[in-house]
Amino acid sequence: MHAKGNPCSCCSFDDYKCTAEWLLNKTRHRPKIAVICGSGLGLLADSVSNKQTFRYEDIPNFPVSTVPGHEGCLVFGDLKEKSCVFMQSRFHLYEGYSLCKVTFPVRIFKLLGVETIIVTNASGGLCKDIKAGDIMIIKDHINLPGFAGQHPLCGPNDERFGIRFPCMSDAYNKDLRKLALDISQQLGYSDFVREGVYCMVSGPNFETIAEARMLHILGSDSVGMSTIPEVTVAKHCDLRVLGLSLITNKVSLDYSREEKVNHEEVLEMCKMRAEMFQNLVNTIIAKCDQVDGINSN
Ligand SMILES: O=P(O)(O)O[C@H]1O[C@H](CO)[C@@H](O)[C@H]1O
Ligand code: HPA
Repeated sequence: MHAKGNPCSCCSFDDYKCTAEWLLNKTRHRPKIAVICGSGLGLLADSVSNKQTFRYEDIPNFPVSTVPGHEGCLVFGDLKEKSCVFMQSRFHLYEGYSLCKVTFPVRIFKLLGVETIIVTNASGGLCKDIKAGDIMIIKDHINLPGFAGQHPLCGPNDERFGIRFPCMSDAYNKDLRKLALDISQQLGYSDFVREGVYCMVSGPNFETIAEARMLHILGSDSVGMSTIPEVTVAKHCDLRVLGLSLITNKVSLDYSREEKVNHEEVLEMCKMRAEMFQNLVNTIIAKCDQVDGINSN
């Protein structure tokens, strides 16, 4: 359990501070935008210039990545004249990490001075009109592990980061969502970009057909095993959030269908749609200072 006066037994405020100070001493970059790269999406960091890369295992207090398709590097650099930091791989609950560790980098970004976070993932499509290869701008989410008490903000609240009862009805910034939709249209991507509701399951198994049907009935358009803890912690500490999901597979809702999803298929679809996804993210970064209150450095 959490010790008194120490909001979490695995990550204290001093741990966050120590990691942030270590990074600030090692890099001259002062990013305002952070990007978390989902499974197979680490290439999003490829376009940055003046790159400085840290391996997770070299960063004090940082967890390490254990999932194929996750490189395990923190990449600082400039993209479209914006100072950015990219997490080339995230952490998942199913890897055995506490949600405090899973979301550790988000609070580091806050302490580095980041104001906007773009959270990306690979997910399975649940609704009829969503196809493998589509991009879903996350409009809202269903935090299933959170319903069961697996929540990154459980335990004493640390007021230095945010309030006890944060509002989540506007977790995904409306202006950033509109910008992402407008850019999709300008790039000619409208046919395969749409908004939707993402649902998190803990994983690591993919869903049964009965589970997938249930998630669909509950209002989920896609399902994955990540993102919501990071978004929740980001919203708690007042970061602006944009969530983008690459639909890598259709989730089977029908007992007569033979196809079976696997992680290789997920990574393969990321490779196929990489250029388009990267183009969208880069253009959003280039134009995000058009959104009110977003710093243009
Ligand atoms: O959510 P990201 O990290 O993109 O990865 C998704 O892809 C993996 C399954 O193939 C799971 O980890 C799922 O959450
Ligand atoms: O179908 C899926 N289910 C859960 N997580 C996923 N990540 C990619 N595809 C999926």
